[in-house]
Amino acid sequence: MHHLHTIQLTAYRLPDQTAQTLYLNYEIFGQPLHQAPVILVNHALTGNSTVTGEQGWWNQVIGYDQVIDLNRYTVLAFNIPGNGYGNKPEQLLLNYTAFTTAVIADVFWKGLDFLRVPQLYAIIGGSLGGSIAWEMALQRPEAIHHLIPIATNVQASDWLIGQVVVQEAILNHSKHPLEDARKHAMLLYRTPESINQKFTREQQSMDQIHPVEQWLTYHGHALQKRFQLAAYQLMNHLLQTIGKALTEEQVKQFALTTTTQITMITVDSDGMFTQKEQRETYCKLYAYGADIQYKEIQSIHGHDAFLIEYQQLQTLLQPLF
Ligand SMILES: CC(=O)SCCNC(=O)CCNC(=O)[C@H](O)C(C)(C)COP(=O)(O)OP(=O)(O)OC[C@H]1O[C@@H](n2cnc3c(N)ncnc32)[C@H](O)[C@@H]1OP(=O)(O)O
Ligand SMILES: N[C@@H](CCO)C(=O)O
Repeated sequence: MHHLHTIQLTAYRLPDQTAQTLYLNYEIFGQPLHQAPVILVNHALTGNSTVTGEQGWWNQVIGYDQVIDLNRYTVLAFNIPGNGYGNKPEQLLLNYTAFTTAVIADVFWKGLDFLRVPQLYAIIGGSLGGSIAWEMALQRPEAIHHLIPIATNVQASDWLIGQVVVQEAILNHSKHPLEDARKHAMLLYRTPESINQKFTREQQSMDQIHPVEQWLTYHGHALQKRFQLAAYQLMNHLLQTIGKALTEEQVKQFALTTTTQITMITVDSDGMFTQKEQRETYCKLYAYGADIQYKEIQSIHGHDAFLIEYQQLQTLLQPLF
């Protein structure tokens, strides 16, 4: 693990604005803070602040001489408080339903204020991280040069909220909550086409466990080994809070006033944040006058394509960095 720093701060939970102490863990990569433009990278549902290096989950995008070049930028990545990253039990949020993506966005801004970073060259994030990026832009429409939300949206759809409800039921009732929840969720992150082409008929036999079951079990075990139940419950819950209080008027005002250049990156086969809903967000913001572009990763793999289709991602990001 790269060096993990911690900021202690106060968050104001919605809707009653109750104050609560939170620990914001973060890592910094590349150029020292205040000596280069800062890029904030928001991790996805089960990600963390280790974006590059030996354990880095985005090594093909962030690194020395990569598209986000650490020779030129300071890359900062926060852990969503309560994601369990940092191994301090007191940092888990047991009252997780009191939190929303808007509260986490506010906490991230508080962290940036603490670090004296009033302006960001870019915020980039996939899935849940991308939705927190949207919330951050809505909260400070003039503080970000490039906003790059990937495979995400400004508001949770009913479809997504339904998935969250099923995940929660599994977490509350299964004997193997994390493992079973991950098995269910993996199907949402992929597509029938992606799963069906993964395994050959030759791999299957009557007396063996089906390869897709082995694969789901593999991913279930992997999550169970690296995640704590309370942490995953929070992450899952946050998905249904995306854009919870967002009104049409706020979207309009944001589009009219923001100085941010927005580049939405979508996946054509995304079944979690569908391309149709992302396209609607783009059309609305464009119509209201935002400086916004719509880009697309073409993939059979669905939502998780932002963790698979690196070449396409590099090509789409290159002009911005
Ligand atoms: C953006 C962020 O914040 S990161 C978010 C957190 N990180 C993640 O979600 C990553 C978890 N990993 C994954 O979901 C995937 O591995 C991805 C998206 C990185 C890559 O997807 P794919 O290329 O389709 O790989 P796939 O899902 O098949 O996983 C490969 C693994 O499955 C294993 N596997 C494949 N088939 C089987 C099978 N039949 N039985 C058992 N294991 C199998 C492989 O051995 C491989 O293991 P390894 O990763 O330990 O080398
Ligand atoms: N593979 C992603 C899916 C949610 O974006 C994760 O585990 O975070």
